[in-house]
This record gives sequence, structure tokens and C-alpha cells, in this order.
Amino acid sequence: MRLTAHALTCQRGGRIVFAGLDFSIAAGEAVQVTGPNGAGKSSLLRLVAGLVRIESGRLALEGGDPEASIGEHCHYCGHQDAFKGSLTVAENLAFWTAYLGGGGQDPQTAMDRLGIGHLAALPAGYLSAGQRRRLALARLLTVARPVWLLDEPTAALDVASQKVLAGIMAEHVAAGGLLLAATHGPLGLPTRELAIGRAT
Ligand SMILES: Nc1ncnc2c1ncn2[C@@H]1O[C@H](COP(=O)(O)OP(=O)(O)OP(=O)(O)O)[C@@H](O)[C@H]1O
Repeated sequence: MRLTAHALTCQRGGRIVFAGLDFSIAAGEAVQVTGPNGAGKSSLLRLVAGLVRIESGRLALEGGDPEASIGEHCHYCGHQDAFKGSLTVAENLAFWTAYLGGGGQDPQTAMDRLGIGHLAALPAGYLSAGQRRRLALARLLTVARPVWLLDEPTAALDVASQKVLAGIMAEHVAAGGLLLAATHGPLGLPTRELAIGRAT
């Protein structure tokens, strides 16, 4: 599988955020999108996920399911966690796992891996910022998708959880997955850098 962008241009709010962006990510590769605030890192991930329109240029995914969109091959973990505060941690994960098609690990195994297994019965509204982030990341394990788009995935995570996440990302890449992560800091695994844009 390979994700290729050719002369990709992104416009938001009537302004060009980045233009003429070329890159290629192969199966088993981890790419770190870097750039100053406002450079368009989040916009790029949202664009690949199909949540922002491509202004011009081309994005292609070779080797995927021809019946599915590129976005349907992707896990997109952005800044906002769409959880219902009154539902428990387990219920929120069950909802997203079913909604996104499942096919991955058992939810309890995923919660245990991310260190939130003991919080399964707690309403998600009571979670700390780091615990919410870990719940958001649990769907990476419960739903099998080849392309992971992670926006500042280590935000709010303590050092131990950052290491757990690094292990999860490394396993995904070792299994032939693709990873595109926007971050200002190290991810804890070998990555190639894709530096974009200028602050706007
Ligand atoms: N919905 C929107 N409407 C208009 N402009 C937007 C919208 N979303 C983002 N932008 C603008 O697009 C530009 C790129 O934003 P983006 O969030 O992609 O940057 P970033 O590189 O991820 O920044 P940061 O490092 O601060 O997270 C910014 O100038 C931002 O103001």
C-alpha cells in the first residue's frame, strides 16, 4: 500500500494554507509532519481523512480497497475527542468500535493496553485529559485500519503512556501500516520528517 500526494493545495477560510505539496508514504513507514503553528499540519491530516476538501492536486492510495474512499482506510485522531460524557468508557469505545467497523482487538484488551481498563465502568465525563486521550487512542487497536492519521497524539499523555503509544505505533508500522502524525515533539519511534509550510 502507498499513499501519494501530488501538488496538493489546501485552502481554508479563503486562504491558501499550503500549496504544491508532494509526498509518498509506503506501507511500513512512519512520517512525522512538522512545521510552525498554523503551517497546516492538522489541515493536512484532515484533508487525507477526507474532512477537508482538496483545493487542487491529487491524493491517491494504491493497494487499498477500491470500493472504499481513502478516508475509510484511515483512523483520524484529532484534537477533539467525540465522547458522550454520560456513557461509560467501555460504552464509548464500544460505540466507536462498532461505528468504525471493528475488526481489531477486543475492547477490554485495548483498554488494558492503554491503562484505562480499570476505568471501563466510569462515565467518560469524569476522565482526566490524559485518560480521555488514551480512550481516544484505544480505537486504533479495536478497529483495523491501515492508515493512521494522528494529530499531536502524545498531547496530555504522561511519560509511561507516551511509551505505550510509541509501542502501539511501532507495532502498526511493523505490521505494514502507514502512519502520518503531526507533532511538535518526538514520537518515540523512527520516523521520516515531512516539513510543511510557514506560519499563517
Ligand atoms: N475551519 C477553518 N476556517 C478557516 N481557517 C482555518 C480553519 N481551520 C484552520 N484554519 C487556518 O488554517 C491554518 C492552518 O491551521 P492548522 O490547524 O492546520 O495548522 P497547524 O500546523 O496544525 O497548527 P498548530 O501547530 O498550531 O496545531 C491556520 O492559519 C488556521 O487559522
